[in-house]
Amino acid sequence: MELGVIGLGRMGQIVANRSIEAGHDVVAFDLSAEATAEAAENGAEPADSVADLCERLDGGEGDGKRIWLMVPAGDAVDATLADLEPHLDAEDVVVDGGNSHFEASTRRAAETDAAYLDCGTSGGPASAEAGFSLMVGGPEWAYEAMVPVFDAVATGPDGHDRMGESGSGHYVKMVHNGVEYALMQAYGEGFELLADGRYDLDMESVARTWNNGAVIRSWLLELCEEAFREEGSDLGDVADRVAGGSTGTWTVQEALEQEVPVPLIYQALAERFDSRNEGRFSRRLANRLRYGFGRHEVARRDDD
Ligand SMILES: NC(=O)C1=CN([C@@H]2O[C@H](COP(=O)(O)OP(=O)(O)OC[C@H]3O[C@@H](n4cnc5c(N)ncnc54)[C@H](O)[C@@H]3O)[C@@H](O)[C@H]2O)C=CC1
Ligand SMILES: O=C(CO)[C@H](O)[C@H](O)COP(=O)(O)O
Repeated sequence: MELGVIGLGRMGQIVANRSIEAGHDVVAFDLSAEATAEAAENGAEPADSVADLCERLDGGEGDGKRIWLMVPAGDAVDATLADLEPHLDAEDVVVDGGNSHFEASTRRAAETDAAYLDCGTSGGPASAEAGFSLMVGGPEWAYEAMVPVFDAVATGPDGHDRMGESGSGHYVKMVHNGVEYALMQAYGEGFELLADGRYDLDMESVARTWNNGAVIRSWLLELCEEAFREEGSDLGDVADRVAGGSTGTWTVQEALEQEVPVPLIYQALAERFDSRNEGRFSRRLANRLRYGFGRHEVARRDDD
């Protein structure tokens, strides 16, 4: 199959490479000429604009164009679609493999002339060798048309499926990320207790032992083991600030709207936000209020 890949960063290069390795012909474009050149070195046909990419995709007889977007979620997706739109018609398929909000995906699906697949992609750059897990939403015929590429980009035929109508792929990926936050928080709390607790423990050894047969073994726990091996049992100079947060926020917003309790996911998100705050106002006020009602001593900033 001929596939256009737009957005050739950490994830898009993998989409292009795995497709090429499976025998597909890839035409590649990124705003960064270096990223496009990297894809070309790996066997893709470089394009110098979205219009050029569309011209190079002949689509075969009646097949239509097949295009995979792997640009940052948000404005970049809309900007790319605006450039694509004059070149798209009803037999074309556009896949958005990024972390777009599911409502943005349903809007885009309604606005474009092409069939639009929202594709939640899990595994990250670490899955370049093994392939991704792909959660796809959108028209069934378009999903079926893309199966040869999904087989290549995912771990294999079991690594992708159509979740349902438009939006459902990114909806499932959004919830996946909420679960990811909660799991990270649970492992973090367990290791924190072990690190601050009664025994002098080697965290890499704990993680390795858990990863071999324990109920709580997982890929995230393997990444914990790797982190302790590479950074040390006390995580060395790794800072206690955690970035990201948009997909977890969307999960919590949706849970509130659906009135589904997700206290663990919310707590993990709140901890992440808290990690970016030094000298939290609420804690300072609580400190001062204890003086107000109980004449308890107020700890001052330079007491530390
Ligand atoms: N990195 C990760 O672990 C994962 C990322 N994702 C999602 O995949 C998408 C891509 O992520 P990454 O590859 O990590 O980002 P990245 O920042 O490594 O790459 C994005 C690429 O898109 C290019 N780009 C931006 N705007 C463009 C435009 N208008 N036209 C053409 N190219 C454009 C940039 O030059 C860059 O090369 C995002 O939506 C991200 O949330 C999903 C799962 C995992
Ligand atoms: O989708 C992913 C993993 O599944 C991406 O790594 C995403 O960036 C993670 O979310 P956040 O940036 O909020 O930590």
